[in-house]
Amino acid sequence: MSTVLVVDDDAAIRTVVAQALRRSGHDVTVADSLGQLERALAVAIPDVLITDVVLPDGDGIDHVRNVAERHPTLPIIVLSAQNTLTTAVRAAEVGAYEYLPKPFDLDVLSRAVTGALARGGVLSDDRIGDEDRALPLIGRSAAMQDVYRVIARVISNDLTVLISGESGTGKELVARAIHDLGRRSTAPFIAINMAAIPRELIEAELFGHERGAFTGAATRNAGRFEQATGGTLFLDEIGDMPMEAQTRLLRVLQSGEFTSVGGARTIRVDVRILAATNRDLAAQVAAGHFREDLFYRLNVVPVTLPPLRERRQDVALLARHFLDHAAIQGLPRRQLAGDAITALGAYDWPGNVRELENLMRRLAVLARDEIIGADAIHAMLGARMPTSTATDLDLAGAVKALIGRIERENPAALDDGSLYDRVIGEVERPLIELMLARHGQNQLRAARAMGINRNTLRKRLDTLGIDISGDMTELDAAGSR
Ligand SMILES: Nc1ncnc2c1ncn2[C@@H]1O[C@H](COP(=O)(O)OP(=O)(O)OP(=O)(O)O)[C@@H](O)[C@H]1O
Repeated sequence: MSTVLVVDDDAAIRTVVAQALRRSGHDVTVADSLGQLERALAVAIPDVLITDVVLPDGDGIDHVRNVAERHPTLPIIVLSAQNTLTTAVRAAEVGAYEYLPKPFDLDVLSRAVTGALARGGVLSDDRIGDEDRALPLIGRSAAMQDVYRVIARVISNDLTVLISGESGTGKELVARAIHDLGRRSTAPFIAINMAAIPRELIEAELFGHERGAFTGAATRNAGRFEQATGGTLFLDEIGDMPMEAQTRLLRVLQSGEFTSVGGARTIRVDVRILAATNRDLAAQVAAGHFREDLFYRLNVVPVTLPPLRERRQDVALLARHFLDHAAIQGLPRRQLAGDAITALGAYDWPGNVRELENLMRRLAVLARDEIIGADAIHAMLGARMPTSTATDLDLAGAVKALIGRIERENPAALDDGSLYDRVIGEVERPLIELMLARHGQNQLRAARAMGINRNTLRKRLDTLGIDISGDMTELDAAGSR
């Protein structure tokens, strides 16, 4: 039987985690502080250590470094309510095997323990983190937590990462974070956007050209590959790469060397490749527009940035961040009123984070008052705002329209016993999402504001599958979905 030591100062979490792991057949010991952790380690070294970050007698992550140094083969799983990129990265840097943001899913924890036991070792990394590093990426949604975990896993190696997501979701920012946090950070980060360069010039741009290689090539030019030597090459909009360039890129990735256009010299490359696409690259492979072998070469570690409308709980955080940023740059300092946050949360953000960033800058410059209200947001987004928030909503009309749509698209669904829950869900979902956004994802305050019991809210979140991981006040593991 494998042994697991669980360190958390929250008795509820200790109990829930211990019960779940015992059910999975592990022998579990618990500790509520670093002092108790040390006493437990003095008695026996467990097969897996699970520890919280903030403990009454010190910082769990600093202590993890210390424990990892003394017991290099002990897999350590870090739990944290401080779910930012810095925490994920720090955990990886000090040698944690896995990092799980709170609230976490017990099944995920259980799988992490199984994985840790199977691997039986730590992901070692000798970089020491700068704890005061400014956060390059903002967001506490479950989707962003997944992104942070991938980043934390790839900064200590040179694996190729394929970043997918709609335009403006932060793909380039993720690529830069991987470069800046990794061991190539002092070497160049070179980005090249396939969609922004005429197709016939892409190969010369990437691999450079010799003097006279083609009309207009008056001098020898080092390509982006060469410029990125020792650093990172970010291939943006890779789906727009012409076939011939794809073939050449594949050869470079396979052999680690290339020749410039019109050149006879062979150039060896030491470059980390990160690629991004806002298209479905797998579909492009299926359609014959992208080489399958190149796709697999690039898609070693996939990471997907979901559109902002699918992580609405990050909108308020991002909006405040951009206003703060504008103020630091000398623009007037602005704040968002509660109804402004509600309005921002209701919008679909087709341009994703970039659109939100631009709107906040415009508001910082143009808004009349220091406090920005919903009226200013509506005035800026105007016709693009959903009519439901721009004008008084005819709820009855919307319900009738919904039933009409169901009747047209799937008439059987009108009589299969699911209609009541479905219609109520359609009304309830935006209501709950907006109120959570308005109250900073605090369930207790949102429930109170709506006049419902907090447990009722919890149940509805569960039933509707609404993501609540951004809630900083709900840290009990049992409450995770
Ligand atoms: N999570 C985030 N936190 C803070 N800023 C963000 C975040 N995501 C995106 N941004 C900002 O939004 C803008 C757009 O991001 P970025 O250029 O990385 O998107 P992209 O997905 O690469 O877009 P495109 O596909 O159009 O090139 C940038 O100014 C970036 O700084």
